[in-house]
Formats: sequence, C-alpha cells, structure tokens
Amino acid sequence: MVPTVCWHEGAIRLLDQSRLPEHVEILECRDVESVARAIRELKVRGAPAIGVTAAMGVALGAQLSEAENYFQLENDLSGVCELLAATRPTAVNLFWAIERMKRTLHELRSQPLSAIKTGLVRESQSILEEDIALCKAMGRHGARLIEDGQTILTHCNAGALATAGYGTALGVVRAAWEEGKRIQVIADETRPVLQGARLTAWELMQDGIPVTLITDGMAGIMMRQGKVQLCIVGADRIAANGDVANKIGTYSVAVLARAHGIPFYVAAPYSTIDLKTPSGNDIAIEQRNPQEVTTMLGDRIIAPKGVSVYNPAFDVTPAEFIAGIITERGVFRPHEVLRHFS
Ligand SMILES: CSC[C@H]1O[C@H](OP(=O)(O)O)[C@H](O)[C@@H]1O
Repeated sequence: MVPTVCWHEGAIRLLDQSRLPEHVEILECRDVESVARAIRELKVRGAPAIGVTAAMGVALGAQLSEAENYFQLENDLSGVCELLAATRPTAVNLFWAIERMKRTLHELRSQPLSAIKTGLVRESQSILEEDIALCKAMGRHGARLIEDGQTILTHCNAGALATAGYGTALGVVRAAWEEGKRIQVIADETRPVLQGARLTAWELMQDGIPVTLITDGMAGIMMRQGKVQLCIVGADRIAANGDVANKIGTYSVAVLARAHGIPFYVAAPYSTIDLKTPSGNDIAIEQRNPQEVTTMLGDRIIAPKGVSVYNPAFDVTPAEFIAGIITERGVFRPHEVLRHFS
C-alpha cells in the first residue's frame, strides 16, 4: 500500500486522501504552508497520521529556515509550530507531536545547525516508525477480543490511512485476519466526508478483508438483526476519565451497541490519550465548513437559502458506553486509563 505519509528527499509526500478511492495520487509538500493546508483540507487525516505529518512539517520548517544560530531557528520554528497547531483542534496527536519536536529541538540546542536540522528529520521519522509499531501492538492485543467468524462494525476510517500504517481499529481487524480468523467488517459510510465509504472500504478491499458498506442510519438495524458481534472505532482524543472524542456519529454507534448488548471498543495509542483534559466536556470539537454537508461530490444537495447547517467533525462518547480501550499496552476499562498512562 502507498504510504500515508513519508519524508522524501527534503519534502513530505502524502497520499492525497481527498482523491481516494478513484485516484491514488501523491501530494508533495515542499513548504510548511502546504503541509498545514493538507491537514486542514483532510488530504491527510486521522489523529496519528496528522501527528506524524505535523512532526515532519516541523522538520521541513527547520530545513527551510535561513537562521544563522539556534535562537533564530527556535524563533522560526515557533511560527511553524503555531501554523501547524492551528490546523485542527480535536486530535491531540497533532499537539503531542509538535511538543515532542519542540523537546527534540531543545535537546539538540548545543549542536551545529546542520545537526539540529538532521536530528529533527530523524525524530519525525522515529515518530512515524513508532506509530506503526504501536498499531501492530494494539492489533495483537485487540485481536484477542475477536472470535473466528465474527463481524465487526466500524465507523469512519481508523486504518493505515489514519496512521503511519497498519491502523488502530483496522489494525485490530488486520491482526485478527492475519491470525486466520474469518472475520467480516461492516463499515459505516460516515457522512459528511465519507471516510468509511471512500477509505475504509477501499483499505479493506486492498487486504482482501470482506467489507460491507452501510449508510450511517443502518447501523441500528444491523445490530438488531444480530449481524454485528462487536464494534471497534478509533479516537482523536481520550480524556483522563476515559471519555473519547471521535468522528461524528461514533456516540450514536456506542448508544446503539449498548441498546443491543454489543461490546463497543476504542483502539488508540498512548499519543491519543490526553491526561491534561479531565473529561470529554473539555475537548474542543472542530466545527467544519457547512459545505461538507450541503454538497455531495461538489454538487449542492439542499435548497439554496434559509437552511441552517451544523457540522461538528467529532462527538464525545462517555466512558460508560465503552467496554474497553485497546492500546499498545493492553486492553483497559476506560476509567483505568489514568492509572496505566500517568
Ligand atoms: C486512528 S484515529 C482516526 C480518527 O480520525 C478521524 O477523523 P478525521 O478523518 O476527521 O481526521 C476519525 O475520527 C477516526 O476515528
């Protein structure tokens, strides 16, 4: 599979997810403004993938800096970090990655500028490689929850496209599949940006994993008809009390799962756990352009005037609706997160 994001000869290469599944196109970013725009416009999306991309954005900013000393470079990168941090507010991985790059810059402060620049590229690559390893560890732990022959419902895309590779929720699916379990996936299309229809279905088909696409409104009847044995989704930010922010519609899936006695799991690495945010009530929810709702593939689908539109990109699922959080360290009850990740 084409990498979600990679560093290539002094530039950042992104698989342009806004063009999938019809077009597999690589977007090459040679300046930080184009990196920020790619994140804002969901050409790269998914909490861990955003974090890796932002880390590479900081490294790119350093490469392009004409600073003549550390303090000038630090000042240049302060502006770069602000630009990247302003792209999307909800996925904590973005801010986690930026802070990690700032720490690396500080740790290298006594080195020559060339060594600092090289060190920042290396750290961004380490974040990418670590993310893949985290996803595979999550996969191993989560696969134990899945029995042969089961069907898993997922929402949005928490796959290789949302990470540096392998995926969080879809990483668990992949691991179960690789263990020989004959599983199937039901993918919610995930209005309005259709990450499920455009990305999850495409990703799973690449791996030959059986996938059935449904509209978001069909999740309930699939559960009522006994066609779903468990739900696994990703996360953009997990608060200290175990509340989870994830793609809009996730809360509805969690409530439906509870109503039908179906276990609802969240898969996420430590970089998505935000112990500084006490609860889901404290998570900033990104409000996106209403045109995502009022148009479909560029064509307007509602009356031209007078209709109000609400387009939050995420919602919060309270910890009480979550059977377990699948992490690289194991599967924990949501309220245990604080103890295991302090
Ligand atoms: C592996 S976390 C992916 C997470 O991010 C998605 O949101 P977006 O596509 O807007 O970046 C969605 O919430 C996924 O669960």
